[in-house]
Amino acid sequence: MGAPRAELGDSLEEFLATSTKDKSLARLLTCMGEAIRTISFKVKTASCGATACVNTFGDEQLAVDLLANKLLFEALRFSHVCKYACSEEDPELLDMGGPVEGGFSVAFDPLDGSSIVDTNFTVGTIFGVWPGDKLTGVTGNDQVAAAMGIYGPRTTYVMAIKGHPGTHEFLLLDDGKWQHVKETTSIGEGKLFSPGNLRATFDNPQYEKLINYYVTERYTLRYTGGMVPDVNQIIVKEKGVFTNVTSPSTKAKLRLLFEVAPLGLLIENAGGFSSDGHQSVLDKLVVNTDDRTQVAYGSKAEIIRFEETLYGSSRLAKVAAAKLA
Ligand SMILES: O=C(COP(=O)(O)O)[C@@H](O)[C@H](O)[C@H](O)[C@H](O)COP(=O)(O)O
Repeated sequence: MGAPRAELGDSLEEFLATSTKDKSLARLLTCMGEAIRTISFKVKTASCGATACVNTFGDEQLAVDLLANKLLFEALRFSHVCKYACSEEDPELLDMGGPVEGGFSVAFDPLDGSSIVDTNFTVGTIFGVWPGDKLTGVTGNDQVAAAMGIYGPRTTYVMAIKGHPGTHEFLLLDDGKWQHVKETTSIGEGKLFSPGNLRATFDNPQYEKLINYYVTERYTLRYTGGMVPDVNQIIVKEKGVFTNVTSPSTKAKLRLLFEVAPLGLLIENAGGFSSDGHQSVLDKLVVNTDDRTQVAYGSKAEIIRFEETLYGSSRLAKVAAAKLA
């Protein structure tokens, strides 16, 4: 009889018991799930003014992104398996008290899309988990897991574990438990596009050409301006492309450590591809916690198109041609 396999309908605990042998990693992912559940409630109940969405519970009155930041650090401390952590809000590494040997370091964006919380658009938490005590001098490929918490009409927890196939979606149920509801193992072709930093088309003619291709080929535009829902739709719909391209006048905004590399693992474990124009974002070395990059996520054909249109050739097309030769 083979090893037990994760099934749809399983609880998060059942899934983790069959998808990783590393009990410390399972504990960390469980603790982050607890924080995501609390953040979901706080996002839903925050009152939004002109400049911030604020939670008022007793004497707690924090903007919801700062509250999410605090809850995630608390969850990591509570896990007892996290050595260092840093976030978009606190980019310096903070000691969480866990061990180096057998422990992890975690980088996270507590509430991506905080500028669209007031409009009631979907926002999310992103995090990547690296073994040991390093969050610089590492690549996205070194991650042992990555995940997002997605706060929309439903709350979901979407995770990828290195070495375990697929990217897995868990739904937050009424009783507070997570239920495994979807597994994505391939991203196919489909005319769906999500064009970030579209203003770069003003002085990046190659990006303009790519966008014109999507329009003339009658792609469907699906874009919220929140990276979490815009990238998650590729995993859920199992098709599409997300782009965030730079130009001489619009520099890269998205951070490699906190956003781009974790989403890269989620997309690539789901059978998709990622690119900074030349290479997978998982191959990019994190030199500083604040490193930024342009990025595309999508199916293989979309990433080949992205690289060829922007730079004239694609390493993925070369590999495919070499295999045929
Ligand atoms: O970084 C993001 C949000 O930052 P913040 O609102 O400060 O939490 C991402 O969600 C991107 O802003 C988003 O995906 C998009 O790429 C931005 O591009 P654009 O809509 O052209 O400004």
